Amino acid sequence: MSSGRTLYDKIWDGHAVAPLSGDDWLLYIDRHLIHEVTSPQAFAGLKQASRQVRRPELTLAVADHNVPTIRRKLGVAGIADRESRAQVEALERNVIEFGIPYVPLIHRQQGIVHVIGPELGFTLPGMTVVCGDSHTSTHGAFGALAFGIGTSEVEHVFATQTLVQSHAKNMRIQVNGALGTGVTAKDLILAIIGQIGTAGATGHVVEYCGEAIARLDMAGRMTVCNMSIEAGARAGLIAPDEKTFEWLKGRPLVPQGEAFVEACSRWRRLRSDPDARFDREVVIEGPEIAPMVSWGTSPEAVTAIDGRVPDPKEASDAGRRAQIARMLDYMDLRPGQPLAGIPIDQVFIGSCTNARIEDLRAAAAIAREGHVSPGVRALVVPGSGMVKQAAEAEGLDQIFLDAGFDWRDAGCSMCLGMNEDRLNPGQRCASTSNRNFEGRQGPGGRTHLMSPAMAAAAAIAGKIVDVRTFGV
Ligand SMILES: CC(C)[C@H](C(=O)O)[C@@H](O)C(=O)O
Ligand code: SF4
Repeated sequence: MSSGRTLYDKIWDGHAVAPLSGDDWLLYIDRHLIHEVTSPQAFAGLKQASRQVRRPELTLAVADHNVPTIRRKLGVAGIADRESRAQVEALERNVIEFGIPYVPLIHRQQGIVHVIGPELGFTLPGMTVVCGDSHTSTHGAFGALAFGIGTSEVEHVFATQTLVQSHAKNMRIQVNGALGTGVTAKDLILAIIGQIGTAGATGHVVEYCGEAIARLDMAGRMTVCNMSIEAGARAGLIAPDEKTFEWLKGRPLVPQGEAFVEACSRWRRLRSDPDARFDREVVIEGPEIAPMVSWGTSPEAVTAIDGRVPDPKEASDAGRRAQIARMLDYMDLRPGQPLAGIPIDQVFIGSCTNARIEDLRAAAAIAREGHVSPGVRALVVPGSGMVKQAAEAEGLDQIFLDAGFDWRDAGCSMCLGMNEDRLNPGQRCASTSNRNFEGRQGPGGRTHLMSPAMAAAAAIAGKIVDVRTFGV
């Protein structure tokens, strides 16, 4: 008896080249994104073996992690840190040597790899998309099978345009109903990770569905898929719909005219069959979700904004008790302390999770009503030069600047401590990024993950606040 196939199964079947030993298959890769951090050894491997990049035109390179978000006009010369500059220079040499399309630092299309891929239409529905970066899951928002790979796999894709993979399990997360006022895609994915845990989707490709997902705009869908990796998933997927096609239409690398119409009719078939079987199913009620904030050093350590920091004493076992106690110690929080009211030092609105134009609009809507609290530094870092340009055309830059925010150039910025934008030891940050590990935003820094609107509200209040009760 044959049962239906999931969207993941269908994309897999369409790209499986040949079985290898054990559970492994050779999978064809449609698109390969690269950045400066995980590509150098892969290029070195190619050189050593005197190999070429098999399909350079299916590859796209950009520098994002090590780039400063000021002095952009200077290009690579503006990178003060020697190691960071060397890494970007190496990428620039390698893309020339191997003939790979590259978006230079000073180009208006430069940005975070996971923001520019979809924006340029490099990522399309039904494709396999890889990058030496865990948040490649972002691209799954378009119904592409997109996942992060290691440096040796980057070399394998360079040389062959294929990858060795085993078939993952299927998981479905259905989100019923609509999200409440002030509740965003970021709150939804934080709530999901809070519920299923950072290992909740291990070994699975997650397909998100349900009314709340259908209602999300493409930026919101990217936010959800982006953080799938934080739940342990191999990839996150959302079946493409008319919203997806509308968003893609007219972008530089998207088929145009008749070819676009044809592509859409193919893309409309990209959905799980009604009788497809999932290895695991989770159902979440959208209307029950509140704005979420992380209190610990793992993305599952989250609670609703009207909640409290947990008390280790209430944990079920000794291991968990010790874990919570350690997180509270690092975060300098008291057991049972309300989340609302925790004072902050910095605010970061940016990253591949939340730095698209929709995110900046949401933050600006709050920023326009107040001024950054004295003593707080607040950065707004667009996800790409295109996002920056769009924001400026709408006057969002002026709203942020008038409210005392810094308005920067695109890059990963304070999402991780690889460039000039960092926390000082002991500083506390309201951040729209995706990871809150110890030292993630700088050694000794403390991160509270939240949505762009919540982060903007925190900047103005000088402390964590519920954006729904924020007096604007
Ligand atoms: C530097 C890179 C390899 C890393 C990743 O894989 O995700 C980074 O982007 C991150 O977010 O931690
Ligand atoms: S913005 Fe953050 S999460 Fe995204 S690729 Fe850059 S460092 Fe990784």
